[in-house]
Amino acid sequence: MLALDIPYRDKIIEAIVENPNYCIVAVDAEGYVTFLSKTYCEFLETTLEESLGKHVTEVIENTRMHIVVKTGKEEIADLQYIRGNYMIASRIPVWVEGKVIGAVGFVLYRDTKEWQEMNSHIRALLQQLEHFRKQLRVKHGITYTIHDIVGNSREIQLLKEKIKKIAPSDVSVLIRGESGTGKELFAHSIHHLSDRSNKPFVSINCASIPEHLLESELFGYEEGAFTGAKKGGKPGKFQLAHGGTLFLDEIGDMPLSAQVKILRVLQEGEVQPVGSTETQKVDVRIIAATNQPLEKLIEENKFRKDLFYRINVVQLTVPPLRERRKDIRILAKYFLHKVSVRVGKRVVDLDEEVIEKFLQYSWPGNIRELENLIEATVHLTNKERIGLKDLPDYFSFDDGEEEYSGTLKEVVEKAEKQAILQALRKTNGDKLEAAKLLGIGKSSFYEKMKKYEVE
Ligand SMILES: Nc1ncnc2c1ncn2[C@@H]1O[C@H](COP(=O)(O)OP(=O)(O)OP(=O)(O)O)[C@@H](O)[C@H]1O
Repeated sequence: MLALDIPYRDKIIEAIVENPNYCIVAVDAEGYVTFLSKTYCEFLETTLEESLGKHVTEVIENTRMHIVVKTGKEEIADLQYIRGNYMIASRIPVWVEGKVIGAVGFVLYRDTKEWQEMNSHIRALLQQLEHFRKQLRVKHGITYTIHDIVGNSREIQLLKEKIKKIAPSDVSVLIRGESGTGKELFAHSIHHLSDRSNKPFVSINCASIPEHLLESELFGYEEGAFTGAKKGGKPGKFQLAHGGTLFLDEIGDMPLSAQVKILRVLQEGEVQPVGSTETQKVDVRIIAATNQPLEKLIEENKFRKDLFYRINVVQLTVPPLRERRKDIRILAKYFLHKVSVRVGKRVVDLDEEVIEKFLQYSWPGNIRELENLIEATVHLTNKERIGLKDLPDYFSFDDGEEEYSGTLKEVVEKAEKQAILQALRKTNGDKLEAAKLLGIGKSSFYEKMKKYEVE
């Protein structure tokens, strides 16, 4: 009301609206453009005539003006990506007699050159930061630290305490836990907290390397050791990890022949590259991980007892997600934030019903499955909040309507089996695709199929 008394009000408005430093847009209650300032037109390479009456989404990229007229909530200093640059936009609804009749949007934008300078300055800084991060990763091989381990359950807090205690010593650590529970994250964190953090962290997935190549991968080879060997030979993972940590992932899948050799390296502190008669001294801390029952493999003569004792000095067991449901909410929100920032989409929260559903679900693929699910959902949704409808179909089987009976273990197993059957149905029996759908690894999927006698 006060505004009516301002002298030269129209002139003031005109001065603001036509000021070359401002990009201004106005829309009506349905989100159709009613005004676009000259500067904004120039920036968008359009004209007022061309834009008037068009829906704002056809005129401005990633706009939210049409949403603001619906919600009636102002949005101040929001980042908006327009024409290859991030702009800072504010959007204000206009209320008349208790109704939103439109909205005005301003983009903080002084002149193209200045903005571009600022933008490229920010980009340069971000690139520099990314460059340093990458360097650190390449140099030391670590992507995660203890701060990346999200979770407020007692189980996770205790594990974090434990790794702080064991990290500084050189003891071997065996990390156990189902696929996707975060074993690798713990391995990185132990290295990062240890005195070896300035030295390399080298990892090798024992399951993914064919048996005949594993030895040369681990111990390296001499020039001419075999056909196809590189000129000058190649160092193995042990040599690369010298002074640092070697992470033997999925150690339960390591062939017996390689187990014998690893044991010798651990006992003698030296490696012999394939095709060489010389040995090389190595100083490496071992962290191993497995999702297999090693004791059972020992009984079946598939894993050496002496190697087991050697690597099992300290044991960490990362519990599956269904046994630490307290972490589900915080992890879901963490991944939502991480993914939406990465893909540049504004998805701010999850509906409580979705969280409820998550809390009921058995998560056979653990945290990896939760992360993949959130990633897919953020990509697919066109809303700001993830609702039940945004969840993939396979998820809806677990709608809590069915009455489950039995112990928790039986209930969980039943749910897991159902999820596997559903995934196989959906992929017409394609096991690889089904494993992907559930967010679990191929070997873990086969194991589960065997366990539940799914053909
Ligand atoms: N506590 C956690 N906080 C944040 N992210 C996590 C956490 N645990 C796991 N993740 C994420 O989940 C994914 C799977 O974790 P990771 O690869 O460490 O599991 P894993 O147990 O080593 O699985 P696998 O046995 O299949 O190799 C990763 O993207 C990781 O970043």
